[in-house]
Amino acid sequence: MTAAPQPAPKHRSASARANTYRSIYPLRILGMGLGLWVICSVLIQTGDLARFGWLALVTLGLWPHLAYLHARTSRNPYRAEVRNLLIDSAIVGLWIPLMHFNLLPSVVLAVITTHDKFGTGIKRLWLYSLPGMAGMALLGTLVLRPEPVLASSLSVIIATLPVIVLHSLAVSFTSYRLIRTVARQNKELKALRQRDAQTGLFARAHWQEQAQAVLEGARRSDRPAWLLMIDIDHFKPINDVHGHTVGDEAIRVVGEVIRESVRDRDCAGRYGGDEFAVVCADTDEAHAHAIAQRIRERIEALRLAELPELRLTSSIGMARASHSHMTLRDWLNAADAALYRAKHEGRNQVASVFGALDGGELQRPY
Ligand SMILES: Nc1nc2c(ncn2[C@@H]2O[C@H](COP(=O)(O)OP(=O)(O)OP(=O)(O)O)[C@@H](O)[C@H]2O)c(=O)[nH]1
Repeated sequence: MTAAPQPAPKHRSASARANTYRSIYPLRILGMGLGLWVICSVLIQTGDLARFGWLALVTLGLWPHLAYLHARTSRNPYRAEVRNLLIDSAIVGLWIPLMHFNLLPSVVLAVITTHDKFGTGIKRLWLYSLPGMAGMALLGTLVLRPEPVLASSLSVIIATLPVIVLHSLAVSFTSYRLIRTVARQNKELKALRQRDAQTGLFARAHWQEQAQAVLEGARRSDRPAWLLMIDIDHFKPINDVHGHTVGDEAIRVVGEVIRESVRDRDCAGRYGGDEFAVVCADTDEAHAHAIAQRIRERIEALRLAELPELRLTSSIGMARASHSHMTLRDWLNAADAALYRAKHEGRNQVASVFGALDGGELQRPY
């Protein structure tokens, strides 16, 4: 009985595992203390207090401290604590015949002790604890040959109730905390999955979901929405000449520029490699073009701290959502065609599906 210990999942750090015995120590004192209380009430009922009271004190009162010392002084405290947990079960097993198989406390103590093994999260510990418990119960039975006293007196019932109540509360509290932790971690994981680690922009899958929603909204409402595909010019030579660390840094700062150049309601993502994408819902052509130009100019003005002589430029293709775009892929293809054109026309410029927009006349793509 260790009063619902905290789980010890595999991914816990080595030091946290090594310190398992510290967190179990107070729980074991509480659990064994309550067990001592129950067992003494049974010994009073069966008239064995004078005969076995000392054994109860040693196995339940003293044991938590011995277990703690054993784990603390062990070269492998975690393993020592696992052994301690198995000894907990063996102790309870021994007490079953000593309590003359008194039904209520025997079942409660055996079930709680086994349940606590599940609570540690240690694989199959509950199973490994059973032979020790059963073995000690058998040994006690063979040596002492106790007369079964199955019925519990009122004092035994009263002594057992706090064990049941406190243990249930501890288990509920632990489960509650566990559920809260899992929910929080799921949320963090989801947020992490949504972001590209290198640039902090939305990751491709999440960006695509958002872009899909914008496309559907634009098709429904006939409100203008624009997709901007941004590609760093001649990025491969940057990697080849200056190395991937510089390439990575360039991608990071370009991502930062894009994030700072769009409005809060725009959705900017890293599409892959040196390619980025932005969707602007409810945005007319002039505004979308202004955003694209701002991104292009800021990328051109970028200087890397470790390589200030490096010049970065980008090409940007724009496409307005239209009813002919049945899928996001269609919309992306349109923006890609514009990007291809911007590259073809000499790079470092913004183009729409039908013409270069940079500096010259805006040509409507429809
Ligand atoms: N350092 C670094 N390189 C990357 C990363 N992702 C993709 N790349 C490289 O980026 C390069 C992209 O090259 P391309 O877009 O095909 O061509 P480019 O040299 O940019 O030429 P244009 O696009 O035609 O101007 C490839 O060599 C990729 O290996 C990354 O996260 N870090």
